[in-house]
Amino acid sequence: MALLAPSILSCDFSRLKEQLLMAQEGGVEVIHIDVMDGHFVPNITFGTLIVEAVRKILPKAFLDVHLMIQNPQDCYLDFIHAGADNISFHLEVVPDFDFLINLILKAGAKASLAVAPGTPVHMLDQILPKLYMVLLMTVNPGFGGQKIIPGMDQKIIQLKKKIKLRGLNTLIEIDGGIHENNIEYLASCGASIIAAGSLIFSQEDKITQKVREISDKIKRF
Ligand SMILES: O=C(CO)[C@@H](O)[C@H](O)COP(=O)(O)O
Repeated sequence: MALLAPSILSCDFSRLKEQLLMAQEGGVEVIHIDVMDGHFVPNITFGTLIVEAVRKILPKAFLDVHLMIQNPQDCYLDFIHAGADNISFHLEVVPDFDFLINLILKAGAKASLAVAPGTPVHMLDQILPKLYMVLLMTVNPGFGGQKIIPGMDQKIIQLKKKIKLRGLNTLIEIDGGIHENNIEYLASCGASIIAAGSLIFSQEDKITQKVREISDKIKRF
């Protein structure tokens, strides 16, 4: 069953609690949290304090923390202590990704790798069995509200095929440019965790309804 993971990057931070509770009311189980450092990506967002706050507001939600940072090995543990259930870091910045995956698992969290749109999925071949998810970025990392990059559907299909052929349970997450006009199709290609920021948080007071409507559309995949 494909699940929606609202990305708080697009929420109104002056109403963080209210908007998260609206998402929960709509049935959300996963919250996507984008951490950016101004180095790996040209934007700075937030750190562990926000993860702690989200954990306090939604004690039972699965907190999916996406580290778009140059040195995830320096702070992955702080994010796990703050309440992260999953840590995704970028394959492009950690040559010894197997080592960091092991550290994350040892610390008791799920470990996932994120890949930028231009990074081919064959680079994941060896590590795939150890991963909880592969986060396929469907826009260039850095900013919410972008348009999906054409051809990302083929990348999902290719990765799904590899996972299936090897009998693995690794999930595929997609992130960036997901909207009403493409979400069902991308879920049908094999994406089972779907991060969406502007689609959900542009709804302001109608977040609950939008979450219900979108979750209903994708649950059959
Ligand atoms: O992570 C990023 C960009 O780095 C974003 O893709 C958001 O997580 C989702 O934003 P929308 O495209 O859904 O507004």
